Amino acid sequence: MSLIPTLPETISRARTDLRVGLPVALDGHLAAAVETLTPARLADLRGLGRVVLGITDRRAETLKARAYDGDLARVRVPADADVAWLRAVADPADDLRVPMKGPLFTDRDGDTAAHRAAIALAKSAQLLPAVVLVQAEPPPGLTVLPAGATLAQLAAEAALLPVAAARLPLAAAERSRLQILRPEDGGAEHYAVEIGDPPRDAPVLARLHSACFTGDVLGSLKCDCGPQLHAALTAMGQAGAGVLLYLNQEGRGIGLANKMRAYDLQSQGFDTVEANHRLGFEDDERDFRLGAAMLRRMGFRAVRLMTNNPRKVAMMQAHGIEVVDRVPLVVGVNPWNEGYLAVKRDKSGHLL
Ligand SMILES: Nc1nc2c(ncn2[C@@H]2O[C@H](COP(=O)(O)OP(=O)(O)OP(=O)(O)O)[C@@H](O)[C@H]2O)c(=O)[nH]1
Ligand SMILES: [Zn+2]
Repeated sequence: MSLIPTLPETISRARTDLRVGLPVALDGHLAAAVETLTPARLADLRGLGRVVLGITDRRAETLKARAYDGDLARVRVPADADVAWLRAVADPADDLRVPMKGPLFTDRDGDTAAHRAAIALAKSAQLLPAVVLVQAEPPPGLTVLPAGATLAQLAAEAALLPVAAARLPLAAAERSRLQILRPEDGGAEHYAVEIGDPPRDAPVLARLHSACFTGDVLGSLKCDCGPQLHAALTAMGQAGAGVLLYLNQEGRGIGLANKMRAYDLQSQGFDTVEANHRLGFEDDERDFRLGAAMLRRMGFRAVRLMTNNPRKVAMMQAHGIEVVDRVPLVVGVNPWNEGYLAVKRDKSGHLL
């Protein structure tokens, strides 16, 4: 029956539910995102059973809570804990000012699929990766998802469909086109800028650029993204051909709100990697398969890749795009981003 939502469609709904503060049902649990939880919803969830707080092992490490479940920890929520308590565990903003959140006691044994799926959904909704769960049957109206299949679907590669394209003369290259590609799973659209008319049977000068509102649009000095974007377009204009993929993976995939939380932690003295970890994220939450899928969809098989990140090269090779050459892209170094670039070199393996 085609009028019944598919799993990807239901996941897309669940993302919106979590963002507006609604719980979703996962394998006999109700799960809500801490970031959007209201006191009324917390009270209602409490009425149904014992509330558990799911956080990632990264956040648990910062809080000195034992993560018995590998990549996640199930924190017991004290009976008198309110929404502010949950937020303080989820959000590291005040870790330094109010250092002692615990001691936090965590569960071991039992099934963790619902907790893991709920955290993955919160991440994919670009919320803080912290969720409350209670074992209960869903009341009518809530989105219901199977935990295991949801996790598998979130980890799978979403198919991308081209939706629209037009000529777009650029300062760097008058003969340019912009194409919009839309993932089938309701995720963010991504853009492909094609410069000149690159032949499909030869390696193309290519750049996979991850969105950076602060650097690309505002000219922030905290990173090198803006200068990299413009240097790549200029090089392609000079070469007469190229393809720049603008991937909407803001903040290495954590979203702009979480990136600003990370920047606030950086103002408190943590580096870019530590800030992501304190928030409960990995250093890099991007899915690099995406760029390879877009290039394949556009008919390219081989690239001269403009990047300083060896992981991008490896991921292209692993997903069907031959990298015949890595073209370094070291521009935009300034006193504000020296430390950031040093951390990328020392901790993230960037060739700088
Ligand atoms: N989470 C987080 N994201 C950041 C930070 N600074 C920049 N970004 C994001 O990082 C992404 C760019 O990634 P980079 O690590 O600079 O570079 P790269 O894409 O891995 O490698 P290159 O191809 O060499 O540019 C963009 O999505 C930016 O929004 C930060 O401090 N924290
Ligand atoms: Zn940037």
